Amino acid sequence: MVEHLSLASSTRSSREFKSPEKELQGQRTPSHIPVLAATPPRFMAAPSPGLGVSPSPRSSISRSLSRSVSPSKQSFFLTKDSNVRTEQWDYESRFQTIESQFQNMAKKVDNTISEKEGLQESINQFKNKISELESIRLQLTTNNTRLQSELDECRGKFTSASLALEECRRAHSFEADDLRRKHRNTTEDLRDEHRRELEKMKKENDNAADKSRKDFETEVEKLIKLHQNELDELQRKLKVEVAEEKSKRAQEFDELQKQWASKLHGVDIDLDAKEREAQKVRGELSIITTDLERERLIKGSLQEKLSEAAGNNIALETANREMKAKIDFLESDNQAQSNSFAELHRRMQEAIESAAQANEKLRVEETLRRKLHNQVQELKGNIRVFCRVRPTLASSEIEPANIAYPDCETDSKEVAVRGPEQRTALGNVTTSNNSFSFDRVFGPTSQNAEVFEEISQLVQSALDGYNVCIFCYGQTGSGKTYTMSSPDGMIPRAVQQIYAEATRLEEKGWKYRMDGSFVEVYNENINDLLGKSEDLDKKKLEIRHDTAKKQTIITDVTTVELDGPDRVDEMLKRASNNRSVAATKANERSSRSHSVFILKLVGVNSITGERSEGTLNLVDLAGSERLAHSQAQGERLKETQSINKSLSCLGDVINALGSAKENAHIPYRNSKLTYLLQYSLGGNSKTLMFVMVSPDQAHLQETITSLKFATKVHNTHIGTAKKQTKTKD
Ligand SMILES: Nc1ncnc2c1ncn2[C@@H]1O[C@H](COP(=O)(O)OP(=O)(O)OP(=O)(O)O)[C@@H](O)[C@H]1O
Repeated sequence: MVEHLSLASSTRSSREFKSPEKELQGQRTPSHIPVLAATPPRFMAAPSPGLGVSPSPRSSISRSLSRSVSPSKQSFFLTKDSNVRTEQWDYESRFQTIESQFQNMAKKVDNTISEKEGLQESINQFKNKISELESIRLQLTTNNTRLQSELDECRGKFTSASLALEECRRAHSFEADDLRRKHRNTTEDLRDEHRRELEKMKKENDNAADKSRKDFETEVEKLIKLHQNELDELQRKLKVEVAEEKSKRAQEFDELQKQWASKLHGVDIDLDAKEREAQKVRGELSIITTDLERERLIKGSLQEKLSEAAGNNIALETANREMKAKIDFLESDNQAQSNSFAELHRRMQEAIESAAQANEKLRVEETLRRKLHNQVQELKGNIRVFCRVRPTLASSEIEPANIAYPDCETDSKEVAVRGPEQRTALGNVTTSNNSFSFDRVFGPTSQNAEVFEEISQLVQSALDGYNVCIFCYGQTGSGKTYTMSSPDGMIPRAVQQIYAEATRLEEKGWKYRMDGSFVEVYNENINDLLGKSEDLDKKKLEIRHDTAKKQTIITDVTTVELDGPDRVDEMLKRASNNRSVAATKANERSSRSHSVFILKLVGVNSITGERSEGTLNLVDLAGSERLAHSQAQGERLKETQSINKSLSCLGDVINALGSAKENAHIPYRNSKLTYLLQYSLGGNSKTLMFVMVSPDQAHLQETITSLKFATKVHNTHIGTAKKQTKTKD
């Protein structure tokens, strides 16, 4: 290290150090350029003796300096071409400076020389060390060579071992491959066999399932067809028989009446004719009598002519006799007429009797009709679901949703709704197609009359002694109130039909009493919509159940006897007024509460002694929109929560009814609505749900939710309904 440093410094010195002669030669410039010539040489370090520099630098430097310095002071031009004069440099002082620098330099050289000696010593030490190290290195090299040979030997061994191992591995791998191949072949064989076995089993299974399904289906179809045919046949026969019987009886009756009337008419005419003849005869008789009298008078005067007139008299007497015979004949003809009248009377009595028999037969047939009607209703299922899509409102400029009616030309049971657009992870836009199927789907062009036609059979059932519940489900603005309570909605039409039917049944001995009440379930409270408006939300109405009679009673509720179809309009108006008083906006209250129109129908047949009690519940449910979607707060939040609760309870009850075994718990008590409808939902009742649908794209999500809820209800099967008919003791 030290050696290296000294070498570097000596190199630098050789580069920087110039001999004073050379220096002075370089300064041998024209005398008028003193600046360059006067630059003193720089002594950075002493030159190394090993590099061929003069061993006595100090003497050579002083020599050159003494040669170059001239003490005289002269004036020079600044440059060769300049005429500016400058004074000659002060060589004395410069010489002194250089002398002192030289001294310093000489000192440094001495130091360096002593340093060099120290370094030389160190170099010698290092050389010794190097030779020592060299001997160690030689030893190590010998060791290394030995180890290398050992290592080579080991490597040779390792290579042979590796080769042996590789050989072994290869052999093992071949073996493993063989085994694997064998195993794979065996597995594949087994798998093939297993697949074949499975396919065979599956085929057998499928065939068996197909066969049994087909058998079952054909059996079911056969049974249904048979039943349907029987039913159709029965109905057809019944209709034909009734029509035939009716027309026969009517014909007979008409004929009899006609015969009787024509006979009576003939008899009357005959009687008149006979009367006229008798009158005529009587008139002739009186004429003859007068004649006779005159003749008798004349006889006296014509005594003489008596003999002449005797012949005349005999002739007259003969004529008189003839006349009498004629009168007798006429009188005997009158008797025949009386006899035929009596005969006619008897036949008329017979006709009346057979008409009474026909009426009796009709009554029996009416009972049979009811039975068949309810059999048909039961076959259709005790809970039915109809879907109605309202038309797009003229005022709305909202985009319509994509709703299709695939079988509108045939069954009208399906509705397909295109779901909202969804973006996949890859960024593609997709839409789902949601298809729903119900007992009947009414499109936007359907009218209330058409809808009512489908439910009129259920209304008939209420008259026949069943509990019927028809409710409308759907979001706000989907058309529930329009369907239920508009002037030509289901409520007025149902009442009209019931009234017309009750009047028709009067001839068959039935007398009905109809009592209507109208209540509202608002925030889990029952309000009387026919009571005073100021009592709304204040008066507490309670629901009581008569478990023995299976009847629901609402305490203090207003009940109106519907003695004519017009009364229902009054009721609806009153209810609507009460609701609009309670709400700030007219439509607000109806959207936020459930309204229940209850019609109790009690019928008594004075001829057969039968009694029937049925209830028709027409329910307009509150808007079904979800809590998150409505973003309700405060009072509204409470309303929405209670609506959602009661609607979900309704779903739970229907679900429980569908899945429950006999006597299982049905959670009617979980909400006021289901508790109120306890005897009109399930076992002894017939239920119809309308799911109302808005056609707007903005309501699409709610529409799909409503249709899904309705599908659940539609898939529920509720047990057979029972008629509440009692016979007189
Ligand atoms: N089938 C239809 N034909 C014509 N207009 C209809 C039909 N259905 C509903 N509408 C109209 O749509 C609007 C909303 O209907 P409606 O008030 O019956 O809805 P809703 O579901 O009962 O609402 P809410 O829950 O607020 O009571 C009304 O203006 C109604 O006249």
